[in-house]
Amino acid sequence: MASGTALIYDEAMTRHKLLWNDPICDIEVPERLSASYEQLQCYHLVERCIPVPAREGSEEEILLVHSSEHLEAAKSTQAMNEEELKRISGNYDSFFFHPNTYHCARLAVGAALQLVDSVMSGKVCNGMALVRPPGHHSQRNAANGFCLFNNVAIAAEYAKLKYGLQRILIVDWDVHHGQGTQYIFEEDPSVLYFSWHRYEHQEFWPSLKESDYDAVGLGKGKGFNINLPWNKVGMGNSDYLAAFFHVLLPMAFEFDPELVLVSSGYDSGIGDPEGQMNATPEVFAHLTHFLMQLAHGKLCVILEGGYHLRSLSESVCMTVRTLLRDPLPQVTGEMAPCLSAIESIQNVRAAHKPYWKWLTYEDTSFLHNLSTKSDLVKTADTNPCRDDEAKITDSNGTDRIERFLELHMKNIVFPVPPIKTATTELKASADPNTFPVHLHVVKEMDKNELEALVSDFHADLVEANKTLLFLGSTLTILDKILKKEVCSGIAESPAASASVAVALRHSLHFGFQRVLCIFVGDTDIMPSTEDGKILIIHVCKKEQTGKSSSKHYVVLNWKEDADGNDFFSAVLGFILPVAYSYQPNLIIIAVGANRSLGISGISLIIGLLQGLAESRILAVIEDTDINLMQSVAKALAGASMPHFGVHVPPTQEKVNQIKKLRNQLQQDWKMLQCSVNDGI
Ligand SMILES: COCC(O)(O)CCCCCNCCCN
Ligand SMILES: [Zn+2]
Repeated sequence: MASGTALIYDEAMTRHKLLWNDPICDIEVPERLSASYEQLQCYHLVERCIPVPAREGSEEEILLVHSSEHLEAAKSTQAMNEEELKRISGNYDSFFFHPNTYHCARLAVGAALQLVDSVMSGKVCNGMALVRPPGHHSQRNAANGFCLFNNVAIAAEYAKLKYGLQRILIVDWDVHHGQGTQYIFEEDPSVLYFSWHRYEHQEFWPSLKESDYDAVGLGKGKGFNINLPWNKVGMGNSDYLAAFFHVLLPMAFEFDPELVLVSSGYDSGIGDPEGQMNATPEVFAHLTHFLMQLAHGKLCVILEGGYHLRSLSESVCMTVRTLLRDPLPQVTGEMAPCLSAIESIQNVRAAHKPYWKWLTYEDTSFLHNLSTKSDLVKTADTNPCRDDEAKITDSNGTDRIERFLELHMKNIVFPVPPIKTATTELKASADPNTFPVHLHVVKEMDKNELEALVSDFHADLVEANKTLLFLGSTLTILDKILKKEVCSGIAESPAASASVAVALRHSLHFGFQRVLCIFVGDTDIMPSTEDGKILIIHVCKKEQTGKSSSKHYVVLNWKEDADGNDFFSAVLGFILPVAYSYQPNLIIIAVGANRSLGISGISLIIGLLQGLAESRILAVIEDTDINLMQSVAKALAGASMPHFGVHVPPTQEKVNQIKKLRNQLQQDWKMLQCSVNDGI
C-alpha cells in the first residue's frame, strides 16, 4: 500500500495579481499561497512531505474541459496591456487577468495533474496542491469567480482518461458553490460532485437557483450532484460534521470511489470575509480524515478559496498534518448542529432518496414548511450552546480568528506521540512485514507489578488467577496509551469483558473523564455508566434480556449479513454521531469471541473513530482470528480502510432499530439530528 504525502507548491503561481482597483477581486492575493506555504514550513510539515514539482497543463489537457475559444481567449491575454486586460476581464463575472495569469493558470492545472499522477502511480498515498488562480467556478467557455481553468474538473477528466477510472468523488468544501464543476459533470454518473455553500435562500453569490438542494443532476447523472445550501451564516464545526455524517459519507461509501478529489476552499472557515462562518481550523483535519477512509486513501486536495490569511494557513496545516496521518486534535465547540443546518440536511437527503439505497429505508421527507429566515435566525441564535462561538463572532473577521486561536489553539497541542500501535505479542504466525511499521511489541507487565495494581484497584473484578494473567497485556498497553507513549494498542485477552472492565476502571482512576467503549459481541460484565464518565455502545447479536438503551449504555442488535457491508449506516448514521457528541478522551474497542460483526465492520469503526480522543484507541481482542488481529492492527496504525466491496443496504428492521434509537437519544446526543420532523 502506498504511503507518503505529496506537496505541490510553485512560487511562480504568486505572480498573478490584480493591477487595478476592484473591491470584489482584491481579496484573491498572491500572499494566500505564500502565507500558507510559510505556515507549513513553520510547523515543519514541508520537510515531512514528498515535494512534487508543478508543471504547465498542456493545451490538450485544458481542452478536456474547456472550449478552444476559451483557451484562445485566455492565451491572448499574455500580450495585453493593462487597459486591454481590464476590458477582457470585464467580460466575466468577478475575474481579473494579469499578463502572467495564463501561465499561472496552466501551472495550477498542471499541479493538479501532477498530484493525480503521484497518487495513481503509487508514488504517494495522498497529497495537496497549493494553487492559484483557483478553479471551481470556471466553466467550459468562461472564467468566473477568480477562476480561469477548472483545475479539479480537468483532474477528474484526466484521471478517467489516463487511468480508466469509472468512479471519482469530488468534495467541494469551499464556501461558494462550484457551479462550474456542477455544470461540467451534472450529466456524468462517473463523477459524484458534493458541494456545500453559503446560499441564504439564493441571496448569496452566485445566487443561482441550480445551487439549491434539488439540483440532483441531469439525465444519467441524476443522483450524482449533491448541493447542500447553508441558508444562514455562522455555521460551525458541528454543522459541517453533521453534513458529513448524514449526507456525504453514506453516499460516498455507497458510491465507493476509486479516487477522491477535494476542491479545498477554506473560506468556509472562521474569520473569512466571504464565508462569515464559524468552523475552526481543526475541523478540516476531521473532514480530511473521513475522506482518507475512501478509495484506499487515494486523496488529492487542491486549493480553491480562502481569504483570511491566518485562518487559511492554519486550515491548510490541519489538512496536511492529517494527510501525514498525525493524530487529530479534538474538535472545539458544542456538538449540536443548528436548526437551519438540520433543515438543509433533511432536504438534501429527501431530494436524493430516489437515487441512493442507503436512503431508501430512511423515511426522510422534504421540509415543506421551510421556516422563514427570521425564524431561523431566532431559533438558531437562541441555541444556548453557541455561546463560546458567540464570544468569537461578536468581533469582525480578523480578530475572530485571533480570538479563536488564543482561546483554543493553545489547547490544541498537536498530540506528540506519533501514531504508534503497541501489542504485547504478535501471533507466531503473523508475518511481521504484513504489520505496519508503527507496530511495536512491548513486554508484558511483570507479575508482581500486575498483582499489586490489580489487587489494589480491581480485586473484585478478578475472580480467578487465570484472568489476572491475561489482564497483563491489556494493562500494559493501556498504561502506555495513558502515558502517551503510544497512541493506540492491541491486547489479546481470553476474557474481553473482564479486561475491558478493568481497563475502564483503570482509565477513570488515571483521570480520564470520558471513555467510550464499543463492545462487539455478547458479554456478561457491564460496568456502571451512570456517572457519564463511560459511554458504552454494545453491538450484540440478540436482544439483551432486560437491557434497554439509555444515554450512556446503548444496545445495538446487529447480526451482520454475510459479507458484512450493511453496517455502514449503523456506523455513519449512529455510532459516529454519538461518539462525536460525546467527545471521548479514550476509546476502547472490545471484540468478544462470539462477535456479530465482520472484520470490515470492526475496521470501519476503528478507521472512522480514529479522529476522536486524539487517536487514543485500545483494542481488546478475545477472538483469536489472526485476520481480525491484522485488520485491527492495520486500521489502528492508520492504514487506509480495506476495500468494502458493494454496499449492502441494511434490512428494514435494522434501519427501524437505528431510527428508534436515534429518536430516543437525539436530545442527548445532538449530532444524531438529521431532520426537523422528529420533534426537535
Ligand atoms: C474557486 O474560487 C474560489 C472562490 O469560490 O472562493 C471564489 C469566490 C468568488 C467570489 C466572488 N464574489 C462576487 C460578489 C459579487 N457581488
Ligand atoms: Zn470560495
